[in-house]
Amino acid sequence: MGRRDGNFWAYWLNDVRLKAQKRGYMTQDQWGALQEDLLRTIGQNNYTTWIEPLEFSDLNDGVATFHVPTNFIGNYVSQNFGDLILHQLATTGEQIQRVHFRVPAHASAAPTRATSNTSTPERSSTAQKSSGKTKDPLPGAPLDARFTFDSFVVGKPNELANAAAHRVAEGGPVTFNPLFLYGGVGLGKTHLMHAIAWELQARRPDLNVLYLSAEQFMYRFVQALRDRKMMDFKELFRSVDVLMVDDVQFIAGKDSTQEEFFHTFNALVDQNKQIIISADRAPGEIKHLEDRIKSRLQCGLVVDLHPTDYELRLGILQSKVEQYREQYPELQVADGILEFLAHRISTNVRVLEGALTRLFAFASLVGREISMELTQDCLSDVLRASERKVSVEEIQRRVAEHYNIRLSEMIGPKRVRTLARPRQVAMYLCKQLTSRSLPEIGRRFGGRDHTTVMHGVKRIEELRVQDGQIAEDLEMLRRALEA
Ligand SMILES: Nc1ncnc2c1ncn2[C@@H]1O[C@H](COP(=O)(O)OP(=O)(O)OP(=O)(O)O)[C@@H](O)[C@H]1O
Repeated sequence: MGRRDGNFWAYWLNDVRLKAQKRGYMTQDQWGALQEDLLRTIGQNNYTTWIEPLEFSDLNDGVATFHVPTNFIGNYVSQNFGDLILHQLATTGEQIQRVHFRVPAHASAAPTRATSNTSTPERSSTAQKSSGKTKDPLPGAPLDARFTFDSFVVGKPNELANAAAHRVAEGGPVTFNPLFLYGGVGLGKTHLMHAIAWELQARRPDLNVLYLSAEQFMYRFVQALRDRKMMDFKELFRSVDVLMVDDVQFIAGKDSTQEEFFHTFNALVDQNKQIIISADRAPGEIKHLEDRIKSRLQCGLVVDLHPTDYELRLGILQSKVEQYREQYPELQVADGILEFLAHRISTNVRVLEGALTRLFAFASLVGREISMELTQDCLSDVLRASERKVSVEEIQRRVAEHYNIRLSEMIGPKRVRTLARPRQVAMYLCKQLTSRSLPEIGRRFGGRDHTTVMHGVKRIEELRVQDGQIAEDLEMLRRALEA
């Protein structure tokens, strides 16, 4: 950013601060200037989805606060664009240490704003149609336009959940009630829920579909109690045709909310209305949730989203890269990068996606190809955080057990195929799962040269594609080592 820009930002921020202090908000023009800059950097799609919904709130003690319509958007922007926004603000010379995103107290009650992008048809941001019966319409949470069935990559770990979601989204007669989807952080529960809501809206516009988080359910309930509008609350919730409640574990331990949820649930099931619930664990495992609710939740179809495997992660990365290609047509991704990321980042899909977003934004900023060097530079913190603490010895021991050979044979000099192949598998896993260099790995395999390790790793890479048995062995061993 040039000097003139820097001066402009300094002036702008100063002005903003004065105004923010006086009035608590800044003008559209000023925010607009920063937004334009962000638009150029991160591209139209990201901009529309993530930056447009932000509203500058105030600048205090080095913390720039933005209002966001939902926690989800706040978390996402913070994780993926927080550094960028901070960087741009900081170039003004102002003392800004942190950017903070928060949902203003009034946000859940206010009408929500669409977060659509160009790849999906323009639709309302809230899944619930206005019932027209009340002066105080109950908004659902905004649906993320990117979370559709089309963009959901299906693999072994999520195929059952995906099939169940499709079935419910057809909007036919209710066959299982509720559909209960559960799984660890960032495995696609919310994505599937939104996809169901979008699909239902398209296929059955006559249905009154309400999607919201359990937290919002509680918020609305408390608000109704406070405003003495419980009748309205009950009437509204009982008038929906499809109720979708995300992250239901949130109501655990919140007695009155649980009670109300239980009644809502029963009333809808009695009317044969579809309910779809998600949680981070199976109903029986949610602590401080009343037993009667647990048993109700288990009545329908309970499906879990398993942790991702390598193939699914690679598939997701490939599909995201396709999307990015439209946005960054000039960017090249070197061979092996996606495979590397799919191996190294196995925590959850959100982290994987965040890494890719950052990589593209960074490569586009510096105008370079996405090479291994750039990837390691740009994602060093993510890669370090997800670095597995597996040791070379552990890998050797596991692989030896798996192929039924002795550890001494694994590192010994013999080169017969029955020993050489397991040795190569172990070398390959050491390269993938540890941060050891080739010479270091070689040393621990009985003082072998790094070129021997390189050859072994390459051979297994080839066999992984050609030989199903090797691919299966590798996956099984990797899982066992990461467990
Ligand atoms: N199979 C998949 N295909 C494409 N994208 C996916 C898939 N699984 C997850 N994602 C993406 O990963 C991100 C996290 O997914 P999502 O928010 O649905 O997770 P979640 O299970 O609801 O997590 P949490 O428990 O934190 O609420 C989203 O951007 C989503 O689009």
